[in-house]
Amino acid sequence: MDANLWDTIKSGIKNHVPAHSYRMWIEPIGLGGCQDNQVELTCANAFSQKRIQEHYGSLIRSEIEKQTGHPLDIRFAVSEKQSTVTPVARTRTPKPSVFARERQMELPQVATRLLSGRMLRKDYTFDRFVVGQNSDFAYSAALSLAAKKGGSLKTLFLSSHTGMGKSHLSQAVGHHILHKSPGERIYYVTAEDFTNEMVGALRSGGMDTFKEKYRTQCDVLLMEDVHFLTGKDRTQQELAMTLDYLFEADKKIIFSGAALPADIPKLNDQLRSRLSSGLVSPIEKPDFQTRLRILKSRCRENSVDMPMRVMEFLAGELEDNVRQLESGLIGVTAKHSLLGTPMDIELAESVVKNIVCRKRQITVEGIKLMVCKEFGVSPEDIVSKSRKQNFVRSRQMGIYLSRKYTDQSIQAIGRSFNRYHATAIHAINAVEKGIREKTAVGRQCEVLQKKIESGDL
Ligand SMILES: Nc1ncnc2c1ncn2[C@@H]1O[C@H](COP(=O)(O)OP(=O)(O)OP(=O)(O)O)[C@@H](O)[C@H]1O
Repeated sequence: MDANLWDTIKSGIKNHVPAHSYRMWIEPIGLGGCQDNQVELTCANAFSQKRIQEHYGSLIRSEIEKQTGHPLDIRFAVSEKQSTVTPVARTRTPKPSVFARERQMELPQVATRLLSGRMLRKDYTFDRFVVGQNSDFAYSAALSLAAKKGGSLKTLFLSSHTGMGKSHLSQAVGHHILHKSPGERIYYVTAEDFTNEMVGALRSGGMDTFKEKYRTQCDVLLMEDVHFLTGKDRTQQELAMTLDYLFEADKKIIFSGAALPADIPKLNDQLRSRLSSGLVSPIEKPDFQTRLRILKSRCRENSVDMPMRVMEFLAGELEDNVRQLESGLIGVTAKHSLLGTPMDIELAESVVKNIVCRKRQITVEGIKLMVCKEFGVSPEDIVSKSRKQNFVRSRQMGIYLSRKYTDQSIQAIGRSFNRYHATAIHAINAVEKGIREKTAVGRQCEVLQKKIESGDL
């Protein structure tokens, strides 16, 4: 086989995969060499190699057989040359040592401390992310942003409901970049951290240092929970300016949030357009097969010998998000090992019951009534225009709990409480703050959550 034939084979593969997947995975594969019945294909890095092998191996094999008229023994290797926007060199011989050096699995077994912001969780790496149709695009984009030096993709916005892997992918980018270029200055912060830091700087007269830090001393910015910025005008202005500096200097930025930039209310136009200036990628709910693969992968990692039917049961029942799925796995393994209960469907059922806590039967109306009773307000008061403190508190609590325990969108919940989307987000933020700061509101919320979870609604 020569380079021309390999190009023909790739053209054949192009007809069978989506355009973005072709560009991302197939196009960069090089022909390393071909001898007798053996062909060596080179991939940009260890991640691509693993992914290509798992997802496209059989397609590549069958296309090669179609074009050459006979099956060939294929070996996927890692090219010495790093991934770039152009296809990798065709003839370079891969070195096993490069593969060993690039594997994220060899990261030290501690969370990674960064120059600024939060620590990266050691387990949030690309290796541990199970790709499904729901996250294929987001994964490819994050990997591309992390792996390509000088690539055109510099800014990525990941958006999803809770527990779908936004933090996991953002941090995987951080790990990947740090692993390859340990000198890179990566800042991993939430929008709230950024806001608090800025407010602190304003109070202490340290704004110049703050600006300098984010504008000129940061190579990669990973910012989570961008929806938190709703209505925070001063922070929005400062962030928009910071982004201009980072864009100008060609730095990499990943945002994540519970809503797409276009749907975050009370965001000024400057910031909104900057947030959407790169690639915007939603992550959807994983389907049954992906949930099952996530469970299998977690069981393998933790050497848990879970019967297939139990995994299928968990994957079938715990469909809201991956965090919930992980919680099911932890519940089953903990009960099994601590109490010696056999790992069977009965055990899985008991665990699932606690997790889903009748979620499907919990409605916004049910929550509204419970909150009204708790706060001593009427169903009319809670949806009224009144800003009396007790009404506001009960309304915010109702909105927060509805978001947590029902599948309704923020918009729909807002409507049920006679409020705009922006007010609903504000309400959720207010209760979350109360929980974090352990205020009376936070404590009251915990009591109500316990009630809901024990089925007392
Ligand atoms: N596709 C996936 N493969 C493997 N694990 C996943 C995947 N998606 C999510 N997870 C795991 O699920 C858990 C929740 O993911 P993560 O914290 O990234 O979600 P999130 O979208 O950032 O949620 P939130 O909006 O609540 O912060 C983590 O333990 C993460 O490792």
